[in-house]
Amino acid sequence: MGVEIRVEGLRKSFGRQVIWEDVSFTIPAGEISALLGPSGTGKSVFLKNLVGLLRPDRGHVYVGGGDVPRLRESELYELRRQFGVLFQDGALFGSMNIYDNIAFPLREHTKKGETEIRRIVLEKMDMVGLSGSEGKLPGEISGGMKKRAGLARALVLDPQIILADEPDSGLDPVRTAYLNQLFVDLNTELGATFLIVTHDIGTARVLPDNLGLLFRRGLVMFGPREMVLSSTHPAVGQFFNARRQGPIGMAEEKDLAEVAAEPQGPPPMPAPIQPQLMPSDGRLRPGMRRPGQWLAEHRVTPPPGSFIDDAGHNWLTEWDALVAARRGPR
Ligand SMILES: Nc1ncnc2c1ncn2[C@@H]1O[C@H](COP(=O)(O)OP(=O)(O)OP(=O)(O)O)[C@@H](O)[C@H]1O
Repeated sequence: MGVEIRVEGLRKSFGRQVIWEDVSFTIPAGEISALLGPSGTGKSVFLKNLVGLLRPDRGHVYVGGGDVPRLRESELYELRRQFGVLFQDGALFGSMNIYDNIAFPLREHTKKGETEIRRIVLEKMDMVGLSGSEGKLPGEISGGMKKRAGLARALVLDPQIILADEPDSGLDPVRTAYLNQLFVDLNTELGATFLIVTHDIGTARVLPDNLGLLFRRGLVMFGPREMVLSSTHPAVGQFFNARRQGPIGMAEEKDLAEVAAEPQGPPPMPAPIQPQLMPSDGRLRPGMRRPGQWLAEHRVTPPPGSFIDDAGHNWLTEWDALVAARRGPR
């Protein structure tokens, strides 16, 4: 049921450019987590450190008992089989059709025969809604289909951890909504640990169980989405509510004069917390918490208007009935 990733004291620099000084947090097994941050804060670099494509200056990345920066090449090769990675552009081979692209890791990393490979590839293509596109070349399909082909390829080795680097970049809002639903359904189906890097606040607010923000050469906050979305921390509140007022500037950090020139006063109220996306087949995800649970446990009042869905249902007060209705009549 997914694998936990524990990061301790991670520092990374390129020459004199320090990306982060000291990042420590745990990505819970089987849950969906999202990592955000202004451009250049090292989100892609972080993903590469998790799979050992880049090594930190110091610190640890514990995955399933091993410490990634300290693994030998042969051990890294084995470890990477636990990961399914969806790169920004799908990273498909342009000269191979979609079927061969998706079959590639199976042919490369396993001794499975073509009949078994065919079964797996068609199953994963069906999962991501690409059935029938086997013979198309990457250049003949849309950006959204490329992402889904990349996702199918990331799934063929039955990974315990799925990393996705801006899977929604360049997608229209409707395709983004479909992709988010697909992540929720895949997490329900596979129980894998998901870490998604995104710039899309809409995605961040409804998809994950946990949210993290990178800023100022470090991880400002990581935790359950209700904690992060109700936070009045200046950078967190600014980022997740997409405001200009706050410490994040056009170039990563505002200088003191810019901050001083801004209207002072109490931080604005966070926007209402929307209900979290649910699996489309009526199930509940194992990693999903009851709406309002974190807020109640920590005696935090939700922002006004929170947990009301498009149909006007209040997920705090009607949760049990909503869950029963999703399961359908017995
Ligand atoms: N291999 C490398 N060598 C030198 N510098 C690098 C390398 N990889 C990344 N960087 C630098 O590290 C910084 C962080 O890059 P990264 O791509 O992780 O940012 P990001 O947060 O993912 O940004 P964006 O949101 O714009 O995609 C950037 O300044 C980038 O130029």
